[in-house]
Amino acid sequence: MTTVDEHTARILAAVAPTRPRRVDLAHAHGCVLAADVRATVAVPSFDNSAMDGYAVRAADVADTSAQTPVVLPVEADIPAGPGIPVPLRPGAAARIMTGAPLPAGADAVVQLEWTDAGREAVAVHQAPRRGLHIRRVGEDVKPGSLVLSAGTILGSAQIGLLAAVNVARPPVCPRPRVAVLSTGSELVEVGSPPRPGQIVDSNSHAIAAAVRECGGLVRRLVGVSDDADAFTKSFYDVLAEVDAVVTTGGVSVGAYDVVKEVLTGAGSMRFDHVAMQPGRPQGFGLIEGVPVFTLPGNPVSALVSFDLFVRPALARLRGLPATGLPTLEVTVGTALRSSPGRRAYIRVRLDGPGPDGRYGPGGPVAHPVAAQGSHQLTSLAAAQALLVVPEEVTEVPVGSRLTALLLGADSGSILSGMGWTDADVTDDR
Ligand SMILES: Nc1nc2c(c(=O)[nH]1)N[C@H]1C(S)=C(S)[C@@H](COP(=O)(O)OP(=O)(O)OC[C@H]3O[C@@H](n4cnc5c(N)ncnc54)[C@H](O)[C@@H]3O)O[C@H]1N2
Ligand code: MOO
Ligand SMILES: [Mg+2]
Repeated sequence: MTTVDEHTARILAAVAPTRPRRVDLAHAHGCVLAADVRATVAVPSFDNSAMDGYAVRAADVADTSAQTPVVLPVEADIPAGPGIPVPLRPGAAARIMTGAPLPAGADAVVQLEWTDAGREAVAVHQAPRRGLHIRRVGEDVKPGSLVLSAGTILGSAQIGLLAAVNVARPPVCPRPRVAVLSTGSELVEVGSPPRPGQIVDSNSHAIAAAVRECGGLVRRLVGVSDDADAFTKSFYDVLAEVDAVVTTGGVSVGAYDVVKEVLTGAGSMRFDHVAMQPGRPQGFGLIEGVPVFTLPGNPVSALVSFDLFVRPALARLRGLPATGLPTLEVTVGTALRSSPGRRAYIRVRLDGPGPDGRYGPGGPVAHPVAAQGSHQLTSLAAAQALLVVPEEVTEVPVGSRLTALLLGADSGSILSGMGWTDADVTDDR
């Protein structure tokens, strides 16, 4: 049997980031920046007001007070918008709005609340220091400065910053397009009543969701039967359009295990038994240069295999370090057994921190959840982590310290996008 680490290494040796290209900013969300971006402009690009109020020379109103306000003639009205305001004469004020260009000669802005809001002449009740409420050229971004580094995930703030520095087509590793293909003549689409012998296809939905958690764009193929011709057609039709394929089912030793039957010998595909529980039968290879992951059909086996093998590969495809689920050290709170020779991934809940908000010295305490069969999704849905029991360990006493893989940690970063549009994939470097 192949070890988990050998199978992982074989996958990561074969997978490379998607080819960098420039995409419209509207399609860059969730992509990883493929090169450093330096500013060619200053932000702000001109001195402007941070308040609605009056542009003045601070010296002209230095001695003002609420009791004896200095009154200045208002000689201009400067809204935000194009144009260069006329210079401010000494002893005068200009009405100015937030974001409007500061007139030459002005060195402070008096906010409206410090004045009588006059239109012809303005009484200033409080003296501004020089520079008050002025946003200077380049105080956010200086021309030539590094705006964002290669490897940054483009979230909302980064997208906004790129727009602010007028980068319309940033260089990115595009989000990988991933075909999710579940096979099985017994499957019906969710929402349809299954007839006797049929079951609802849960894998394609679960795997599609997992791909999205990893920043991938999904094309979900439904209802691929265990028929070699039907599978071959569905598979090769979609292969040309994607950066990776994930299938579930049909990889064991059964008579109708069509995935293994059709893909054996294709590209660098190899079907292995991996020394793990759940998820023993696995396949991986490049076909026409596209990474193809064939995961086992049992729903828990499919998702656990995804987390171990597909997740780091998608991170790499996306231009990020090839990391999988985050790990943490836990203390085992309930004794358990494991079969020798296979690395076990046991679905556990983690005792929360104590009333003081802190964990004890052993960190979180792990307890297996009920129903650990590889067909039993309830336990995976209830689990917070996968406790990793090494291959050689058969008895795990209470108090053992083991590594666990944290589940659901990135669900806060789920990106939108069920599929992709032509605009997402136009290659026009
Ligand atoms: N004689 C042996 N039988 C099996 C072995 C073995 O070594 N010798 N391995 C078992 C293990 S372990 C696993 S895991 C499964 C792997 O099976 P396949 O990848 O071939 O998957 P299927 O046979 O198509 O289905 C297995 C199981 O999962 C259900 N399934 C499949 N697809 C879906 C889906 N999209 N949504 C929900 N459930 C799905 C399917 O109905 C079966 O119950 O093989 C064991 N057998
Ligand atoms: O390895 Mo299977 O994935 O035990 O159920
Ligand atoms: Mg089978």
